This record gives sequence, C-alpha cells and structure tokens, in this order.
Amino acid sequence: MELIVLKNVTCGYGTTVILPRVNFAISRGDFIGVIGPNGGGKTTLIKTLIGLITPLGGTIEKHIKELGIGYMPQSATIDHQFPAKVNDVVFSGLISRKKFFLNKSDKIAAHDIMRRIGITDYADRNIGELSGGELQRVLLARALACNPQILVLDEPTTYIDQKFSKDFFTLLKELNESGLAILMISHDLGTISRHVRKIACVNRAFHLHNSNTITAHQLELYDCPVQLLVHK
Ligand SMILES: Nc1ncnc2c1ncn2[C@@H]1O[C@H](COP(=O)(O)OP(=O)(O)OP(=O)(O)O)[C@@H](O)[C@H]1O
Repeated sequence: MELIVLKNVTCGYGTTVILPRVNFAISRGDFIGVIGPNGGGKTTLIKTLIGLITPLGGTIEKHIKELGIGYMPQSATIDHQFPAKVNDVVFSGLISRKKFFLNKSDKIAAHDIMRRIGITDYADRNIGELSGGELQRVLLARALACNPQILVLDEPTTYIDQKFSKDFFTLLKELNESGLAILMISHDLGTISRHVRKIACVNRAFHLHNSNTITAHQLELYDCPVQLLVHK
C-alpha cells in the first residue's frame, strides 16, 4: 500500500534546484536507507517529503493520516539551550495544526514509547543537561509519539553507544515488521546494508536501488561516491 508518491518532484530552494524530477513511492513496510555525499541533497529530499520545504515542481500524493510522519532531525540541528523538559519535547511530537491539546490516552502512548526507549528516568530534566546520545533517544521518542505510518530518521546513530545502537535497531525492526515505513539517512553504508531493504542514492539526482547490498561499481553508476567500509 503506497503511503506517499512523488511524481516528477523537483526539490530545491528558491531558484536553486538540488534534486530534479524525483519519482518514487514509500509503501507500508518499506525500510529505505538514504546515502550520498555531503551536500548531495539527502536532507533536502527528506524536508520536501515531510512538507518543511515546498517542491519547486511536480506533485506529492500523501495517503496518510494527520501526523502520519514522525521525523527525527539530526541532533546537531537542535538548540540544546532551548528551555524545554524531556517530557515536553516528546509530547510536542503529538501537536499538530488541528490538535493543540493532548488527552490522557495521548500521554499514556507517549509515556509507553518513552519507557520502550529507556528515557523515563530523565523525563523531567531539561534537554540542555542531556548528553548527545540521551538527546538522540528523546528525539526518537518524539518522532514515534504520534504512532506514525512513516518514520524519517536523519543520521540517527551519530552519538549513540553500541549497546543502545543494538536496542535501537531491534526496535526499528519490530516497528518495521508491524508495517511502519522507515526512511533513514546514514553515512555508514555498513549500518545501512545490515538493516534496510532498499537503498536510495542521492547526489544531485535520485536513484532507488531495490536491494540492501550495493557494490562500488553500482555506486559509480549512480554517481554516488560513498566509502564502502567492511564491518566485522
Ligand atoms: N535553506 C537553504 N537554502 C539554500 N540552499 C540550501 C539550503 N539548505 C541546504 N542548501 C544547499 O542544498 C544542498 C544540499 O544540502 P543537503 O543538506 O540536502 O545535503 P545532504 O546530502 O543532507 O548533506 P550532508 O550529508 O552534509 O548532511 C547543499 O549545497 C546546501 O548548501
């Protein structure tokens, strides 16, 4: 079942085209890794998908509910000094243009996801006091709080340690197997290959590779220079 369909979508800013004519669909149960060099357009693509940037051309069809997309931004882009408590940041994932007040069941669902991610102990702390890894967990809980149909992750594992990384991918696998579509940007092709089903190569053009393994030759064909690292 297709959740989002991009038809000839051109992504960019003002008059600057970053990705021309992208054709691609995200379906229930997809797990897509997004790779590409710095400045290739990965974040631009994701921001276009979730509606933070208006496409310069083409159409995006969305067959999802209100708050159907959970977005975990790069933690480096977050203002750590913003005076907000962990609880409030997680609950903010449930706020939309149509819904400004949370009911009891929203809060129970948000607390449940906080428990699954292991952040209940610091629910009342200010986000400015958290380590990079702790903040990343909070951002993941925020993205999942709305029980989304699509989860979009921008470099989610930058600060997290090996132990949580394992729990993190186990949780993603469980959610994905129950139908959640996941789109994950990562510079680590080893991590991508181990967890995703398809790979999107983004370098000022968009190519969808329908497998989780990719060779150096294929990366060259897609004009997508990414280092191939062997993980042991
Ligand atoms: N708000 C903006 N206005 C104009 N150009 C922008 C804006 N944001 C990003 N860009 C440009 O768009 C291009 C693609 O950037 P983008 O952040 O999408 O790349 P990326 O593939 O996510 O890179 P990275 O791996 O470094 O995070 C870059 O050249 C960047 O300078």
